[in-house]
Amino acid sequence: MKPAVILYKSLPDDLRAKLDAHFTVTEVHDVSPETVQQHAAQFAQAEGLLGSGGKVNGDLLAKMPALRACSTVSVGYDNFDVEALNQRNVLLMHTPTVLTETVADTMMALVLSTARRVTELDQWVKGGEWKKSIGPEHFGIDVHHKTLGILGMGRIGLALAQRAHFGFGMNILYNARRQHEEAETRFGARACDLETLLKESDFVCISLPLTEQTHHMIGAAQLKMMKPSAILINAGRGPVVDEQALTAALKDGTIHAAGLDVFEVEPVPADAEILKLPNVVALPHIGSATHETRYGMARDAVDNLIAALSGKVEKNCVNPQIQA
Ligand SMILES: NC(=O)C1=CN([C@@H]2O[C@H](COP(=O)(O)OP(=O)(O)OC[C@H]3O[C@@H](n4cnc5c(N)ncnc54)[C@H](OP(=O)(O)O)[C@@H]3O)[C@@H](O)[C@H]2O)C=CC1
Ligand SMILES: O=CC(=O)O
Repeated sequence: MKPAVILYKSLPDDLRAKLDAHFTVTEVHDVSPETVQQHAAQFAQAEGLLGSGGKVNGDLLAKMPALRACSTVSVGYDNFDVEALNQRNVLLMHTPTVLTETVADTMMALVLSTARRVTELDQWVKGGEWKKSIGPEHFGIDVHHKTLGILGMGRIGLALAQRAHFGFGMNILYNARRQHEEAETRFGARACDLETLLKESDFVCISLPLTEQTHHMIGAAQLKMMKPSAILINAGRGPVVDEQALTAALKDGTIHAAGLDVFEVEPVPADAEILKLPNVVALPHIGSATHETRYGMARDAVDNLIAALSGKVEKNCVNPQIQA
């Protein structure tokens, strides 16, 4: 008999067919308590879980006694209680690598659009405001040859450094827990402590995961360390930045602008103060959202679940130690 699986994200037809060939699939909308209650029998029997978003914690695991593997269509896994999964010997699979270059492109787009005021001026032109040559009140700031500081020199940080160094001749600073030789030798990146990075960077770019250590790593005190001309880019996770402190810093000129793909609450409420600021470029968490990359992530997530439930895990596993 095929193992039972809960799917909580729709898949392209060919990938859904592949999943159906290996498993008995129940597709649901999400993994909220209401959905679990509605499909209690299927959740109780499921050996696999595939999707993205939603909290996978002890409460959900208690309703899924047969669960052996989770496969998230994302690289970030802050919505999973990994400790609880480990205690239950449930494998957690994710999709690193396939999305790295696309997310770095998104970050570079935020760097350029904030510095050159692309979205603000787009609205200005479309609003019929362009009646004569523009003056200094509409000028932006240069990106090329400036200093770009990267918080989190992992896969995405490295791909961003590559773009900034080769494409824009930028100086690269970084802060991570360990030294990254590849970034230093290939892109001339310099490791530094957080304070130095904040003080010296023209662009502070966050590609950190959300953990207990990174939660509100950037608050009022850190924003004050930045140059008044500096721009903050966050494509890691919203809660890495204290959004209330950021809103205040953008309003009072502590920093110049921000480019945000992620927010403390998502979707960000339409009436959030930060969305009213002209010096903010806001995106709806689209770091990896291209047709090619989202397909690749879904494909990898399906393959990851097949590997995990057949005992053939070779890569993309967050907690491989539990196989031993
Ligand atoms: N906006 C979007 O759509 C997307 C957002 N993301 C986010 O980007 C994150 C990073 O992805 P990826 O680059 O693949 O992950 P990696 O694991 O490759 O990189 C994470 C980096 O963060 C660093 N780091 C972790 N904790 C700390 C800390 N406490 N202090 C300093 N540095 C720290 C790591 O340091 P070290 O190298 O020393 O271990 C590493 O360099 C994801 O976890 C996700 O949250 C990812 C994809 C899309
Ligand atoms: O935010 C997206 C991810 O893949 O993580």
